Amino acid sequence: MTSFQMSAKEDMVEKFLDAAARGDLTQVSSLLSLVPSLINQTGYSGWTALMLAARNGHLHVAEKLVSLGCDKSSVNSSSQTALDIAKFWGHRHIAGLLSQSEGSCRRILPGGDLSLQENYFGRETLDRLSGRRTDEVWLETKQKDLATVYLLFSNLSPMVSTPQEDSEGGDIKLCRFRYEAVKDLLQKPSTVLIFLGMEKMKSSSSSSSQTEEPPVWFAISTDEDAAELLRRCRENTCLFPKTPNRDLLKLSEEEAGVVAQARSVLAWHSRYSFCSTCGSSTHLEEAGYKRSCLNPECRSQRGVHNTCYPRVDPVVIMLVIHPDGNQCLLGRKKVFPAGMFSCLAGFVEPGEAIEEAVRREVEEESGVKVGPVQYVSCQPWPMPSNLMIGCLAVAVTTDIKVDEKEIEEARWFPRQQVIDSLFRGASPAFFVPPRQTIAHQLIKHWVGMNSNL
Ligand SMILES: NC(=O)c1ccc[n+]([C@@H]2O[C@H](COP(=O)([O-])OP(=O)(O)OC[C@H]3O[C@@H](n4cnc5c(N)ncnc54)[C@H](O)[C@@H]3O)[C@@H](O)[C@H]2O)c1
Ligand SMILES: [Mg+2]
Ligand SMILES: [Mg+2]
Ligand SMILES: [Mg+2]
Ligand SMILES: [Zn+2]
Repeated sequence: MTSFQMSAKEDMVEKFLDAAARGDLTQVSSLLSLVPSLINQTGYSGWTALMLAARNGHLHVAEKLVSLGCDKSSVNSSSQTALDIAKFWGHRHIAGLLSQSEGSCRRILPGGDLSLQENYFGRETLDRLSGRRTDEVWLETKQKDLATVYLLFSNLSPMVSTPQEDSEGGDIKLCRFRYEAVKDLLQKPSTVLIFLGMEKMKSSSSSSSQTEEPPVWFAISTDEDAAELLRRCRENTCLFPKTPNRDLLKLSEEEAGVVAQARSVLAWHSRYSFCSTCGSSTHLEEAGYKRSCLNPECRSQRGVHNTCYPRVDPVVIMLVIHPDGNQCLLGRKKVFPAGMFSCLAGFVEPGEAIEEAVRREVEEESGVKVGPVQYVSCQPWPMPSNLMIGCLAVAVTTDIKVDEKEIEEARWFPRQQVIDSLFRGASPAFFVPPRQTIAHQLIKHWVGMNSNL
């Protein structure tokens, strides 16, 4: 593109974003019919036309953009989606429009105006097809299919390609392999192979192309040397991330969902090699979703035993609201980076309800007593296999006495300080975990819930 063409394009984007911000539906529509690709363009601080319409309460512009298929999930440089912005500025009609993806079904549920929130690691890109896990003939055919995608894991980290040094952005991508490139690994007895599922059909694809089944995905975990494995990749920007709980947050939402599934199942295989009932060796079944004991006398062979299936550990994570409604309780562990505060969290114990786990963990960790508890959303957290159950809770006492074994400090933070910290206002007093964590999303949910409404 010449510099003249570039500046003409920039002018066009600016004109389009300005029209959306002013609520000029006629101009927004005519510019889009001329240049459809304007729809997801961003301007200052990553704001899209939809965000600007949401900021200023222009419902008709927002409706037009949504009807033309704009990206509702993109975030600006403060990690806000258009829905966050609409909620923050109190434009309920636009918030309603943007959270309506499930249409009329939502209204059947009481409290259906609560928008369903999708968290990082929670996107289901693949259809798990659990019914196929016992169909060995089908699985074997799919393993050899030329379109099948294999992900390679070493030490519970997936092989990823990192961005070239000269490219912008810090995203990493999964390395995808074909059958020919991994068939030697499939022969090795130590290899663990997990069937992940089939790519979901795109609703927009034409009916003629739907005769062919979409590709299926498998994950392979191998004990082959990591450096050897990396040689299988043509690009030299590939690696196995060393600090998963930081590095895996750089994947796209789609790939993060697949990794959450694969990593949790692989972590279970790596930790449960022997039967927990009798100590005998076990073998893998059901395309990686079951481990059965090899001892025919073992009690786990009779009936259904939960020890044979992958684990999920429920954890409650809660934003505790002060009885005055205008402060929230956040704490920090010693291992957190300096200045970071987050929601309190803790494992649910056997025989315990979610609400009781919230009350117990908050009291143990901060000394604060909690009354009402409300579920907000959840997040699979594959480190190794937690299910984070996100709640809001209202405190009935306010004195803080931390459990020093776990928590270094806990404090009540006023709403304005939390807003400054979330949206990177001038010199924030503290910072919260990144947007990929449910802790961040719960804090944002509370701020958005009652700001200007
Ligand atoms: N995604 C997020 O936003 C987010 C935020 C905070 C915490 N987390 C995750 O939540 C998890 C739990 O939080 P916590 O550490 O505050 O819990 P916690 O307060 O219950 O304390 C952890 C302790 O609980 C015990 N424990 C009980 N059941 C356990 C189990 N099944 N697995 C491991 N330990 C168990 C161990 O002694 C452990 O040291 C952490 O693993 C952390 O990774 C995620
Ligand atoms: Mg805890
Ligand atoms: Mg605890
Ligand atoms: Mg605990
Ligand atoms: Zn056994």
